[in-house]
Amino acid sequence: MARKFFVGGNWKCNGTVAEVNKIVKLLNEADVPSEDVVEVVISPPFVFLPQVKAVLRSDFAVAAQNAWVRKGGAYTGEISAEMLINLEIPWVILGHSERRALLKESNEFVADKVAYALSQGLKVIACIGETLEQREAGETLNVVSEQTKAIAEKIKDWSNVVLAYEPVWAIGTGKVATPVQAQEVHADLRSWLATNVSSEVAESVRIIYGGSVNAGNCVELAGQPDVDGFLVGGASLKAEFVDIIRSALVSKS
Ligand SMILES: O=C(CO)COP(=O)(O)O
Repeated sequence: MARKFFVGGNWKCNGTVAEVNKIVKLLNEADVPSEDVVEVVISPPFVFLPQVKAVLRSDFAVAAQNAWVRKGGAYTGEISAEMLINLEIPWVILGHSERRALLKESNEFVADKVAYALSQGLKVIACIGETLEQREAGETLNVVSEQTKAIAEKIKDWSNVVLAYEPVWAIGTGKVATPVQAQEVHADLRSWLATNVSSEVAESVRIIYGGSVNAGNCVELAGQPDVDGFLVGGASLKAEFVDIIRSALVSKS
């Protein structure tokens, strides 16, 4: 079965009540391909999740940007997977490079979070990606396969996982990976999954690209055979996010 195109909008730590209402209005009025063609998931900061969920069109879903690594309790400032489930938030982004770098989330910690979130019934957008230094040292495949391996060692069922390849050097920099660079890593990841998990998982897991995706570069990227969608930061706060959703209609080369 073909992998359904997936477009995530990661709002990161941005927004006010008024701004959130404005973006949601824009999304609600947008003419986009049907749910059969594209899965759209919007990820506002925690505090806006109920607000967005209450008014967002029903063919788009919402995601949290993080969740605690285990059952909730005495963890001041954290949000648990159970709370997200209780609020009927279906998705969570885990392992974003900003958290890996700034909050020192290790491969193992991210993998534990992925496993726990899945065990509670959440669907997970698991982020991986290399730094510029690692790419220049020829370490890209090593880095992304180690990040994926940590997850693979802790989960059995990949059906609720989307893998987001986000090269750190492309995030928020305007330096998008070329379609060739993105395709190369996505294909390598798929063959890593085929060898180390199973050919079924390799075929079915969506591998999406993130890092300076915009209306101008999404079409060419979407045309790559192993690019199954996007995780969009900056441009997900703007009207061009709608154009990025529409790139789901691009035919694969
Ligand atoms: O980190 C990202 C999405 O999670 C990408 O961010 P930008 O699209 O702003 O580069």
